Amino acid sequence: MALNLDDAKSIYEFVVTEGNGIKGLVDSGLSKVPTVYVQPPNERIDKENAIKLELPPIDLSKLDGPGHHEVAEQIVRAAETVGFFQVVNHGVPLQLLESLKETAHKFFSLPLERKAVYLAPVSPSPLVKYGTSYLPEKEKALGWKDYILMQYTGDDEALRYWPEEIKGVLLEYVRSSIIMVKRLLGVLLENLGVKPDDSLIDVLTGRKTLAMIYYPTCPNPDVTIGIGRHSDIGMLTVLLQDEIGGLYVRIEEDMNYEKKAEWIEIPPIPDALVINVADMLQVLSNGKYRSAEHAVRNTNTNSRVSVPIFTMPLETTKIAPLSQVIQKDGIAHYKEFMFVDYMNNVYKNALDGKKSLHFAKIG
Ligand SMILES: O=C(O)CCC(=O)C(=O)O
Ligand SMILES: [Fe+2]
Repeated sequence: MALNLDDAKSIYEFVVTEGNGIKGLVDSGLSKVPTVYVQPPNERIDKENAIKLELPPIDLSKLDGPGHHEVAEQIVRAAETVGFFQVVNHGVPLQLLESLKETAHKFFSLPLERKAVYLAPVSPSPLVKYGTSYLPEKEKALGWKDYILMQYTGDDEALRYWPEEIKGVLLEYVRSSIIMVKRLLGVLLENLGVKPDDSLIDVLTGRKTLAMIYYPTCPNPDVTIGIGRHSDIGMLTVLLQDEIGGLYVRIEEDMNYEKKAEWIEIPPIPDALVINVADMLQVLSNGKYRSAEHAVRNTNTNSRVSVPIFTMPLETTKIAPLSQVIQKDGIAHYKEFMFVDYMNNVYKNALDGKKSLHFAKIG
């Protein structure tokens, strides 16, 4: 069927079903945003209503020296307030970060056949999924992004199943990032009065999902969104963003952040990685650490790429506020549940800010 830009069904077929993605649509010579991509006004991010986060990045090399306490405090403070921070001297090779961004651009520029083999209905492996938008069949408007998602279940499986063009750099990225994630979690758990033992941290970060995301330039970015308002579901997310910008975090009243706007933009910092707190860390800490609501829009004339690693508990892990924290707080704000149940509950619905956490809340 030929693509008809005035027909929503034709666009859906071309973009979602055939797997051409938003990349294919933009490349077809789009001059204005089709209606299926126009977000309702309350889902758009008004750039005028956003401020830049001025916090300097946290230098993780100091964790090993006399500056340990100061750095640990910066990490804790960020997790308790905005739920987002940036790190430098993180141990992930800088050359690798450049290769990852380059590789992401190259992957999305591949011919359709190389990408469409990973569409959910036909993917040769449950570990790899290529697609567009977040949940096209459930969303009011489609998101202006394409992605490829990969589960990391071990080096051998990654080498066997992940796409040839990207697996080398991604494997190196997950190996080096996970060391950093474990250190950060150690600091955050210790601050809650929990002895950060390796086996606990291994279970809490046992599931690792990697993605490469592509947000092409948009003829009218004011009405579209790359990824809508959401919080991440796991423990900590590591995010490599490029120099384009467009990652926004919602400011909430109780964030201890001066509310001068609705959104904070997390500015690109060369060589830095963005870290954010996700839902399970909020639950374990009984609400002390915040999984922040965030969203992406690309207003740049160039395409944006990002490469996140979502660390999460193993599926069957029982999650509940840590006893050390409940003892201090005198009350649990979240019930106990199995992580896989939380995950399944989130993945069946379109994104809606922090509503995901309602599943776990008591009262
Ligand atoms: O692309 C980004 O900067 C963020 C992506 C994101 O928030 C997500 O995929 O959960
Ligand atoms: Fe996210």
